[in-house]
Amino acid sequence: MTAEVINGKELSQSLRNEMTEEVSQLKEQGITPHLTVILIGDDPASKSYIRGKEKASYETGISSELIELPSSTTEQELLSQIYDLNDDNNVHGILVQLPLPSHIHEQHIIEAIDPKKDVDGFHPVNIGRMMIGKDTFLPCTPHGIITMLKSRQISIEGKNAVIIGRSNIVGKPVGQLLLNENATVTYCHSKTKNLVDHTKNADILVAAVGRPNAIDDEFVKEGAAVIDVGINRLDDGSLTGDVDFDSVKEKASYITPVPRGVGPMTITMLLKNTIKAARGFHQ
Ligand SMILES: Nc1nc(=O)c2c([nH]1)NC[C@@H]1CN(c3ccc(C(=O)N[C@@H](CCC(=O)O)C(=O)O)cc3)C=[N+]21
Repeated sequence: MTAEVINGKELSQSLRNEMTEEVSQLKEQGITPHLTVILIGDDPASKSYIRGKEKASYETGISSELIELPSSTTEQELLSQIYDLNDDNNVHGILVQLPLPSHIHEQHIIEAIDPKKDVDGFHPVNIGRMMIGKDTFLPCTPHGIITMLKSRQISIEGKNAVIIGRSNIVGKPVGQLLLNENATVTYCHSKTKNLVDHTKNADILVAAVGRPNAIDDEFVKEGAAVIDVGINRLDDGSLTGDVDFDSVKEKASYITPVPRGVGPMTITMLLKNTIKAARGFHQ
């Protein structure tokens, strides 16, 4: 079998076209969705991601603003910046680029953002709402993954979904969203014994391992849908995923590439959340 490639860049383009229409309707009502991004320090990978997000916002008609702070910024200074943005009625979405310097507690920052403006969907209130299946800001990468599966009518109900990785921003929430769609979910991680015994059962396999090409066809069930969440920058500057694409492509029924897979979908879901915030759904 040769897998069908789900191109996240193309899917993003068509979703962004629809969102551009939605944004122009909001503007007619006098609302311009506005996203504020805070970047601490000058990590090149973060800057590249932020450029992608700014370009996508611009193309969709969303206004975005970047606040760049030095890596010496204290937690208190960052918190006051967030409180100001929480109080600013023109700001609909706030995103603090992660990871943060080690002297700032990530969780303090995430919890300081008004849940109504938490377009990353990382605030415990929004994570709780997601867990009980209430309408809320869904975390962008997991939401992008579900959207990719649905774009090909890949059925989730009753399927075995296996997640490799248990981070708060990808592994845990993508498992929760798959559970909300009635999948049978297994979480694997660094302490999992006999990883392959689990992954071989997966109808839907989500790889968020953090190691280039770690998952080859030996881990994959014939006909599975394989989602690659890895973003690994190699020494030659190229970008590669956690899945050995050429090997897995011959066995899976669907596969997402890197680049042009989950990454662009993450940005698209961020735009979607910003529009949702501007609509003020979160009364
Ligand atoms: N608060 C916060 N929210 C995030 O959502 C967040 C974050 N912090 N910190 C960093 C990670 C990483 N991330 C990416 C999003 C898009 C691409 C993306 O579009 N990648 C392109 C390639 C871009 C390139 O070539 O550099 C692709 O895969 O095709 C990559 C990485 C969001 N993150």
